[in-house]
Amino acid sequence: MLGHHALLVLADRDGLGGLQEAARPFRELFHVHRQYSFCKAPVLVAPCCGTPRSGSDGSDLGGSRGGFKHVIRPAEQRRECVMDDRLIVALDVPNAVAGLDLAGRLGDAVGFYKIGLGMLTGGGLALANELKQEHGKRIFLDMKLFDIGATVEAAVRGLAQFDLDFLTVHGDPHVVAAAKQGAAGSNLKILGVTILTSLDRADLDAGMMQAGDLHQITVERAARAFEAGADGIICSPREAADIRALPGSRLIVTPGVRPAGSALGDQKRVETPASAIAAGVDHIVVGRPVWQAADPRAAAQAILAELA
Ligand SMILES: O=C(O)c1cc(=O)[nH]c(=O)n1[C@@H]1O[C@H](COP(=O)(O)O)[C@@H](O)[C@H]1O
Repeated sequence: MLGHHALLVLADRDGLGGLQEAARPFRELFHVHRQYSFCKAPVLVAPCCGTPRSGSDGSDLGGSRGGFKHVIRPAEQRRECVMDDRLIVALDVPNAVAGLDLAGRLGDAVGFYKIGLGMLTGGGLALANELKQEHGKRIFLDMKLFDIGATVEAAVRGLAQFDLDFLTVHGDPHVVAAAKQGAAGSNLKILGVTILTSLDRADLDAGMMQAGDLHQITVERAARAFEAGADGIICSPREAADIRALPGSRLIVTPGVRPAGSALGDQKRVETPASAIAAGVDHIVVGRPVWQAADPRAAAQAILAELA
């Protein structure tokens, strides 16, 4: 598959001088992995030794020269972790090694992870594959794609070859429609971003966005994204109830979620986890309140307890 080749190329970058640094997190990721036991089956993982390898189930994982292999296992060979996947933890840490370490500390408390732009050059796709294939986690790849339709379609077609659950694009109808074309034939769900939760009306003015009530604009963007075929939308929990009431409403995923007393950071339109779920949200995305906590697992468990 193309997805396999892309990762092999990245892992083989050692010979390319300036790309040496980009390859390092990948090598470390699989070094770290060998020392972890998560909540999942003890399957052979990807360190590369140049000879064909077999999984613990006897499956051929293939071999690769000086790199690792992107493995997609049949669903029946994976151990899916059964958890409350309404909570999606944003792994906004610098690289795949730190992401794997954090996921290890969260263990079976968290079943759904978001990997975003901050990890694009730090092994994000390798981590996505690792968490999905080897640890049974669900994966939300947050790329917020925006471009002409043909380019978005091509990008999504490539990403759809990875075993991902959600992918973000901007919620503009031409972007959503192109992304859906690119995802055709896969299980990848396309989520359209409405208005970022870190923005308020003054930010929209600064960006020369349409005048009017931000709440209404967000709901209207959600409606247009759904009409263009989006499987879901990203909004603030504050708009969720009105978006849930739209005809044809589908998945609603909300960042901008803060447990009571948590620092807002750069988020402006926030609600608590319980308020978000009460507003009809399917999944909440929480980053800093979990990964910056002294005890991330306890922080995640406290959020989940609030949802119960
Ligand atoms: O698409 C997103 O995930 C997203 C959209 C949005 O409107 N606001 C928003 O914060 N996000 C992402 O959600 C995460 C929120 O992180 P925290 O603010 O640390 O909880 C970050 O990874 C953001 O990139």
